[in-house]
This record gives sequence, structure tokens and C-alpha cells, in this order.
Amino acid sequence: MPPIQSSPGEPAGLPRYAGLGTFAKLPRLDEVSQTDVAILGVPFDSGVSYRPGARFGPNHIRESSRLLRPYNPELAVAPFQRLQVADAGDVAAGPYDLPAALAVVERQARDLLDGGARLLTIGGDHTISLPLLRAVAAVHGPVAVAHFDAHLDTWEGSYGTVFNHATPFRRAVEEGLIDMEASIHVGVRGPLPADTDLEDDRRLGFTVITATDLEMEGVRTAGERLRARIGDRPVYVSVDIDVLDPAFAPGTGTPEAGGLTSRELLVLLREFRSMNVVSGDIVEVAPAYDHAQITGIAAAHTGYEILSTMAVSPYGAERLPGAAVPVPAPVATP
Ligand SMILES: N=C(N)NCCCC(=O)O
Ligand SMILES: [Zn+2]
Ligand SMILES: [Zn+2]
Repeated sequence: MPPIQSSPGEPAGLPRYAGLGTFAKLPRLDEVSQTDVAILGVPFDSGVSYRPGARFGPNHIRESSRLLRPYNPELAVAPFQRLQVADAGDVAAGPYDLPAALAVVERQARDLLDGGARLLTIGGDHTISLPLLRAVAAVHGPVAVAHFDAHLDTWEGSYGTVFNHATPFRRAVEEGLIDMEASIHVGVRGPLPADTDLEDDRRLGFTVITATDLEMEGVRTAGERLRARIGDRPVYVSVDIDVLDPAFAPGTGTPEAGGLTSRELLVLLREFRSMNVVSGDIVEVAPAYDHAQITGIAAAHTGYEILSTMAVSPYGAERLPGAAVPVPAPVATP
């Protein structure tokens, strides 16, 4: 089995702030012989309703990920030694034709999944979760969705269109891509168009941990609810960076006050260490509204924790032959 590689093409001793900026300074897809998890950039924001700019998200997240180091003490794992993770570059999704762009995203995601990799996609606006779920469901069947977001993203439509960043999970339910016995929103908050939005969402089958629920019950209870809801089902983790409070993610298109701290999000993501994460995405990073990479760093750490959970999970694609896959003791939470 080929050894795990990281950034083979750069001189030893190169400082982390130097050299080409793949995600976490990992190798490119063409530099490794086998990939367990592919980082896929989708520079696309033609589905947004308010602030644009998430098309610049992928490279902003890559640039903000340079300081991610090899060992994750929270999960006692060196994820890039346990899994071969490689940066697959960006999808050629154009800005003018939304259906054509979504088809390109689906096609490239499907090619990587068919090659045996799992995906961690960096967007781009939340519209992209629909083609990504189409590709994932084609391989795994309907999957549970753990959706971290200030917004439900299950609207019927927005500004006269039905494919955009406000509707991906309603379309995905309609297309039979999601296991509605096990899907959940986390972080929902902010003004809604009408009081019927939450009831409509409940009728679809989602359960919700609102930002206020999280404040009142804490991350420990929220983690228990996530594990109870998802269980051992294959799960897709979608993180809209606006789940974080604007103080922790100013660089995003539809900010809502009263959000999560980055620490709360990272602690909750570690709950997936015992679950079967088949792929995931991190969306809505809009660098034009970011400062000192605050949002980019939060997104990069979000990706690092998701990759770390994939590396320690008993369901993970274990690359070290015969190595025991430790499922770490529950993380002490405040
Ligand atoms: N940011 C995402 N994904 N969705 C926002 C939908 C609500 C809005 O367009 O006002
Ligand atoms: Zn959102
Ligand atoms: Zn969203």
C-alpha cells in the first residue's frame, strides 16, 4: 500500500507561509496514487440572494489553512497520516448558467466518489450542496444530512427561482437524496419570511437544534441529540459558515446575529468521530467581507475537524493495515 504523502513537491523546510497553497499544504490529486478524501473547490456563487463573493471562497479557505498542523490532540489523531487526503483543485463551474454549473459539479463529484474517494467540498454558495448530494446519493443511497446553518435552506423558491442557496435541501428531499428519518439542522436563527417556514420544514421531516436551543441546553446535550438522530447511518455534513455568529464569520453572504462561537462548532463536529461521515461541504465563505482571515480560518478548522473525524471513525477508510482504529473517549465538554 503506497505510503501516505503530504506536499511531496516542495523542498523540505519550506515555511508554511511559503509555497503553493493547497488545502493544509496537502498534495495535489495528481501527486498521489490513491486518495481517501478529496478536497474539491467549487468557486460558484450565482445562487446567492444577498452579498455575493463566495466564488472566491475556495482559495481563501486554502490560503487560511496553511497553519493547520499534522496532529489533532482533540481527537488524538494525525488525520493526514491515517488517510490520504489530496486537493483536487477547483470545478470548472461557470458563473452564467446555473443548471450547467450544477451539472459540472455533480459530474466531477461523481467521478471522485466512483474512484473510491470521499469528498470534502469547499464552496461556493449553498446551492452546490444539491449536486453534491445527487452524486453522494448515487453511490450511497439516501443519506442522513447534518446541516449546520443559520438558515433552513428548505424554501420552496426565492426571487422566482427554485434552484438557489435557499432551497438545496428541499430539492434534495424531493429527489429522494436524503434519509429524512435522520436529518437535522443545527444553528437555525434570525428573521423568517413567515411563521410557516418552521412548520413547512418540520413537515419535510427535519428536526432542528436552534442557536437558542444550543445556548440553553449546551453542546453536550446537542451532541447527544446529533448522535441519537443520526446513529450509524451514512451521514453528509454540510456546514454553512454563517452558522457562526458574524463575530466569528464576518465573511459570509447572509449574516445573522446570535450565532455559534467557532469553539461550539468545532466541539459539535467532533461528535462525528463515532459516526459514518461519507462526505461533507463547507460553504458561503465570502472573502470580500472577511478580515484577517477570521472566516477563512474558521472554515479551515471546520474542514480539519471533519477530516479528523473521518480518520478516527470506526467506519473510516483505514489505510494503515491492521492498525486498531481507536474511538477516542468522549471529548470533555464545558
Ligand atoms: N445562506 C444560505 N445558504 N441561505 C440563505 C437563505 C435565506 C436568504 O436568502 O435570505
Ligand atoms: Zn446560511
Ligand atoms: Zn445555507
